[in-house]
Amino acid sequence: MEPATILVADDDRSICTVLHQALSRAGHTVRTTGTAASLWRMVEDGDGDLVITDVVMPDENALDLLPRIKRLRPNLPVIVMTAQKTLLTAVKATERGAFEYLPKPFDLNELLRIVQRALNTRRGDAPPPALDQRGQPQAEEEMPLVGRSPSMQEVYRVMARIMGTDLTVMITGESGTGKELVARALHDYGKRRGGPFVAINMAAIPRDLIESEMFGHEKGAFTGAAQRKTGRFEQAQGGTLFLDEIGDMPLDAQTRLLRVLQEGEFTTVGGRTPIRADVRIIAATHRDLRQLIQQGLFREDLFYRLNVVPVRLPPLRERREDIADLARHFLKLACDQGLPLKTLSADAIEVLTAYHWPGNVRELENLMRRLAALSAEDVIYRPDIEGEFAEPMPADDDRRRGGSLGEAIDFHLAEYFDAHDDGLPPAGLYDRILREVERPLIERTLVATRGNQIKAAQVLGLNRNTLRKKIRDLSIEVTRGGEPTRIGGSVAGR
Ligand SMILES: Nc1ncnc2c1ncn2[C@@H]1O[C@H](COP(=O)(O)OP(=O)(O)OP(=O)(O)O)[C@@H](O)[C@H]1O
Repeated sequence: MEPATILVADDDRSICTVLHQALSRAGHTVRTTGTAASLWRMVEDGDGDLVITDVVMPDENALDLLPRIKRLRPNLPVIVMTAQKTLLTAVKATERGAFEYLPKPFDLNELLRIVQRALNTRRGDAPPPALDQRGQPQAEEEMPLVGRSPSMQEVYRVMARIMGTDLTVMITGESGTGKELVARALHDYGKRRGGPFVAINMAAIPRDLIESEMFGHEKGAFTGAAQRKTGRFEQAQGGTLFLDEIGDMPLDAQTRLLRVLQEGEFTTVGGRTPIRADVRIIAATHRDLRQLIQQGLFREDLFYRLNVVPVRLPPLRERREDIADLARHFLKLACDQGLPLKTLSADAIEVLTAYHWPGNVRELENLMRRLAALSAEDVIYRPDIEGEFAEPMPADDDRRRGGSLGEAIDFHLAEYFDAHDDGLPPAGLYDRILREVERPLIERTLVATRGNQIKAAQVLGLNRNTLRKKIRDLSIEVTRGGEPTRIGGSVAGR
């Protein structure tokens, strides 16, 4: 790596010191400062090959300085560090030409990787500063997405990076995690915000009408088509088309959509004249598309066309630190809509944070609205909430037992990963886990067939010799008419 001069600006001295040490160790010359004014002077003097700056500095916000830096020295990459971990900061930093946005606290190795990347690219192609494109910067409250957990930070970073592009996006996540909200934000803050945002939910339309809903139809194209009808593609021209529950799209419509994506134009049902499709596509699903592909229900080539930028929205139970902020946000929204303003007691927040939220953010939003409307006191306490939960709070054992097999395995795996210091179990995990699943599968079947291996092989759909080999490899002892005996404990258990 070529040594470079790096300007570091942060009023927190300890951060300057840590960065100074790490970057010097990597062979760079480092200049540190605690104010925006002296950073600006260094930049004006032509100093530095790269800037790393905090956002909030005593004399000026670095996001306001950023466009000036980019105007004066467009090829000087700027990495923005911030403790203000909102979508707004990520978007502003990217819009104003930051090379990368790094929420604090961050991993030093990650910073070094980003520094390396920035120095390699020395961005001549940085997007022009887009300050004041929308007039005054928005107040934080206006940003639609609430939550500062690390997993939402990752979502914001991806969103900020693709905001100024027309790239196709695939949003995945359980129901109620905010997929439509993210799609809308990508539109509202992206370059097509002047155009329409049109949503179509594949699960809500009768399957045989989906093609005509999407592409429109000509008069007389099929029985009942009395008039020409424009489809959602046409309505979304110049804007964004949000294809919700894409996993529910019938195969015929998938083929048609794939052609549109390949050729950039479409025809209406029964029509011949191709219409240019000037539409940005954002798709979303709560289903596992790879599994649908394996089952022959979703076209693999379409999947790759749509999955250009994948965005995964974590379920709420994986970002519990966001629950209190979200709950207060929804109480405030309820108040804006005319309901009395309520606050949450500490034990209420505790119980909200512990709940598993099967309906995710939507469930939390509905609960807060209900409480704002129904609770008699200004303060909401724990018992007010406990009585309202749609599903009882499961103990861990129930969670292990409940749900699908995949969920139970996922639950176990999460614990297993957590149990290792750096979150990484020793090598050979794949085979270990498959053995873990194979063992109870075979044992259970042998119990059910009272130790009859021929029957068990039939039930499992395995060749008899294969089953015998597996029984040997997994050290399962078969007792005819009784329970199989396990030799050796769980390999992946704790
Ligand atoms: N991070 C968030 N901040 C604020 N509100 C949120 C957030 N995530 C979701 N919501 C709200 O929760 C509700 C559900 O979100 P949304 O409809 O976007 O979910 P979805 O994943 O598209 O659900 P489905 O798959 O069921 O269609 C909406 O009212 C949305 O405004």
